[in-house]
Amino acid sequence: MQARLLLEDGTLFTGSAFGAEGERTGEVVFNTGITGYQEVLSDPSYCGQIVTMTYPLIGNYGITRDDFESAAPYVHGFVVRRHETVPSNWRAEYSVDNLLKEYGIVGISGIDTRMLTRMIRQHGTMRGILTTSAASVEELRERLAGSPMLTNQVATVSTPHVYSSPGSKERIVLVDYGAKTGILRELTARGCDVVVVPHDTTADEIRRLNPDGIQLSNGPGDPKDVPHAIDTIRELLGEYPIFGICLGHQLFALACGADTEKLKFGHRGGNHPVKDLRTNRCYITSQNHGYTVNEQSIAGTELEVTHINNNDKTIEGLKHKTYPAFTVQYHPEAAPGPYDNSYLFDQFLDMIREHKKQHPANPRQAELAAAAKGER
Ligand SMILES: NC(=O)CC[C@H](N)C(=O)O
Repeated sequence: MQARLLLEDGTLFTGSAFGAEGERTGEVVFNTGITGYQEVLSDPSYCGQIVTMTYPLIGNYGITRDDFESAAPYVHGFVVRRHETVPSNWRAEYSVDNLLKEYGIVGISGIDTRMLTRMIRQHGTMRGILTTSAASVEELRERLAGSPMLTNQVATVSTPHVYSSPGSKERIVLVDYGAKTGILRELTARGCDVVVVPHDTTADEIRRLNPDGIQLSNGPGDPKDVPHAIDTIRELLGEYPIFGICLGHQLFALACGADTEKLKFGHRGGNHPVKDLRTNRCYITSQNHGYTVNEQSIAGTELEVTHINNNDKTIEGLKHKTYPAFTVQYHPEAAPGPYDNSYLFDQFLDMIREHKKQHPANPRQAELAAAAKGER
């Protein structure tokens, strides 16, 4: 069966359909990872996007549910040069074709993904429509024009309920804006008592969970679509140690008075070089983002830039000058990508322990406890 991908600028790619039959629009983005297609497909931050993989052979090691980064994939389409229907891997449970069918995701293969990637790099990301229908190009163009870019994806992918992953060490409230399970894995591996809460949990609800630290997760879309999260972070800043990842980093920056903007074509892949400005050391990082914190907007805030991207010099890490809080634009939990940056979770826990030493009783917590006693 034929599948077609029509871009906003009128470019039409015709290839073979795989996965589900159907039609979907989305922002067309590319990921440069050689491996990691399962984690890309199941990373909630791709919600609303049609993802093309620049590596030409996808699916050769199949699909293993244990490698998922969330319960289900949220991509709006999958574009590859070639996909493998007979995976070779003892862990493989089924093929990428089966996975896309199961979740109703349209795939297209056999197109020139290098050409598509070069176009996105030159024009910036574009919206596209991916279809297996026989509709005319004119009809497709109209349907694409009539479907604006998706907004407010965080509400779709965030957990609707609070849940916990018990541990004997620090209590971490993980605010789920579309969290990858890798973040939970890194925290639980360190013995943390993790409580995962929905994106719209209020500051008071978080206080009632009595956290030692707050982890802000990754998530899809424009950080400015989540104003309630920005307000909550502003309220909690200084009260609890905070570590933010990707969307969490952007929301934190906005909460501190900085601004964010859209990148031309984003950073998506497993080998983005990031420099720690304090040590001049370069780290290879896993990334997936289309927005960035605007550099000029840092002036006048209480933020310090700690990391930059060595390719385009954009901001990759921030630290609050007064309060115990730091954030990174990249993914220390990796998955897919190198684990080189997992030490940041240790730094988070060190920061929590240091904060506890200095503030054995959080003044705000003491106040709340006194109020609760008075109520009884
Ligand atoms: N992985 C993320 O958290 C991405 C953050 C944000 N949605 C962006 O694209 O920049």
